[in-house]
Amino acid sequence: MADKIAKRSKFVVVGGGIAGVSCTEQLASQFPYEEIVLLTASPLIKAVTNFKQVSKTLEAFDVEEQPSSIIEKKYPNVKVIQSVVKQLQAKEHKLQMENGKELHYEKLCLCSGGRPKLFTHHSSHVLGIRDTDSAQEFQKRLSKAKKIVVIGNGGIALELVYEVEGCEVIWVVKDKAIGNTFFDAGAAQFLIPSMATEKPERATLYKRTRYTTDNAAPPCTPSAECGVQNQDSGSTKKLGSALGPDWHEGIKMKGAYEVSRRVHVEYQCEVLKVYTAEEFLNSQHEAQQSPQPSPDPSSGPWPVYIQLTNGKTYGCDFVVSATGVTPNTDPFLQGNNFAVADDSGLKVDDHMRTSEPDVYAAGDVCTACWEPSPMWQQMRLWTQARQMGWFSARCMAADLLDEPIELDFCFELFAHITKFFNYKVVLLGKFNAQGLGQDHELLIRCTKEREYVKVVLRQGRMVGAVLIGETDLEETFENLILNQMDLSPYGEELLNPNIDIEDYFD
Ligand SMILES: Cc1cc2nc3c(=O)[nH]c(=O)nc-3n(C[C@H](O)[C@H](O)[C@H](O)COP(=O)(O)OP(=O)(O)OC[C@H]3O[C@@H](n4cnc5c(N)ncnc54)[C@H](O)[C@@H]3O)c2cc1C
Ligand SMILES: NC(=O)C1=CN([C@@H]2O[C@H](COP(=O)(O)OP(=O)(O)OC[C@H]3O[C@@H](n4cnc5c(N)ncnc54)[C@H](OP(=O)(O)O)[C@@H]3O)[C@@H](O)[C@H]2O)C=CC1
Repeated sequence: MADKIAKRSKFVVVGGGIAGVSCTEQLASQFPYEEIVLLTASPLIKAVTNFKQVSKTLEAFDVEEQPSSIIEKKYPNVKVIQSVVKQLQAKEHKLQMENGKELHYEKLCLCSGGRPKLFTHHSSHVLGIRDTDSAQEFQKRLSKAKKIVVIGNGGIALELVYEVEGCEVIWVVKDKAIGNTFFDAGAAQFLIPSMATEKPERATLYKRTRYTTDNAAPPCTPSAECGVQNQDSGSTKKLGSALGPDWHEGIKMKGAYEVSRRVHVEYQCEVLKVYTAEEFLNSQHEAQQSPQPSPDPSSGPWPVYIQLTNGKTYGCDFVVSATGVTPNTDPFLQGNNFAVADDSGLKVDDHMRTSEPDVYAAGDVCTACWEPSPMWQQMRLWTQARQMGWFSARCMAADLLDEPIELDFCFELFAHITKFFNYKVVLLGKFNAQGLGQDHELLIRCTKEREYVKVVLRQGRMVGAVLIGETDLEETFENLILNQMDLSPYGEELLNPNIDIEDYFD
């Protein structure tokens, strides 16, 4: 019964992903004499390590899965409780946990992340990839697969079509070009040949310590429903943190075929219908009475068939829905009065405050609803999860101490470094001319298999850039975007490969 008695904490953070851990660490160092409670459903937490400020706004770091004891050792005032939050009662400043306990807070930060936004929730042959368990389920199914279909045109799809081997991949994209979330048709053209070439051998496996859920907690039993996240149902059961940078290096991405990569892209179409093998055979039978577009003629029967809006049908072993993220708000936030954005994220202002008093939010669960800088936009990425987590802690502290706080400089310019198809990719500002309409011009420089450089200019000033390959231009371009220098006198010379642009603008 004693356990039932509610405990009171000044600061409580929900979520052991990058946002929640960054928030907790910042609070812990700012308030060394207060207990900071980190509540998380996952047995391992995600920590940022080897943080490096590459330039004013570009940052690079590793993401390491750690047992909670590591953060508790580093910050003795941090207490990690592994339990799912069942219900928030914001009016009472109270959380109810699955372990039966209750916790009162003065200030709360919600960092409950997201889960795959699947295009359908009605097929066990359609999976999403989010956390260690879902990645392992993907690997298990892939090891027996000869053909898979990947739906979506963002980060996960780009990684999968490049990494998967020994399996035929049908890649279904809504757009005219691949990788629409990250770049334009020109960059896609530059990258496409990489899909047909062999991947370079990886020299080393891991530089970092790896922990599995098995060394942090008892193995999942079937009744605990560990495993693939094939539902978007708001279940509180499968709530791991999002995967880290080299997640695909940790698992073997190999199918059952003795072929290397074979990717076929279906452009400008979506999924019309998902059939089981039985449904498909029935539809074929009916089709004999009223002729329909012919199915994929390759060998079958397959466990699942996908009919596309372009009339084609493909049979495959399973389908990956790499179709974005839904913020984790259900069901534990129901019954409160949260303002929610169109993408289902909790709306936060420039102090990371939600619409409920004393409740802040950061990372994938939130939607930035302040007036953004003209060069920044939210994308659900770990850089932003770290920045938001850290900044929300500073805002909680400032509000508690009644001190003013300005929106941090990191929200001035969108900056992302990543790797696609084994190329370094840097995205700056309005890299895809987002929101600029016709009011922009592009300068492009491309050297096959080496680099692709695109600059977005508005009224002669740089507002965005895509840099693929080892261009070494990121710092100079970042400065040019931040200082909004008039570049019209330079015209196309700006990308002249014979001019050392760094010296030019020093
Ligand atoms: C496969 C994959 C590859 C990616 N690659 C990249 C990349 O290369 N670069 C990049 O920048 N970003 C990448 N991302 C995105 C990035 O991982 C996320 O944006 C980021 O990790 C989000 O962090 P978060 O802390 O907001 O959420 P999460 O990491 O999802 O953490 C949420 C936490 O909340 C907990 N939780 C949820 N609900 C509850 C509850 N009711 N009670 C208690 N705890 C709860 C969960 O257990 C979890 O610990 C990738 C994502 C995926 C899935
Ligand atoms: N290297 C990196 O930076 C990586 C980042 N990530 C991040 O992880 C998260 C999850 O990745 P991912 O799932 O790829 O999400 P993304 O948001 O990157 O991409 C989702 C893609 O799916 C498309 N889509 C959405 N709904 C449908 C549908 N019903 N049918 C067909 N296509 C659809 C979207 O198109 P539209 O935009 O037109 O809706 C978009 O192209 C994202 O936040 C992503 O940024 C993941 C891997 C690598």
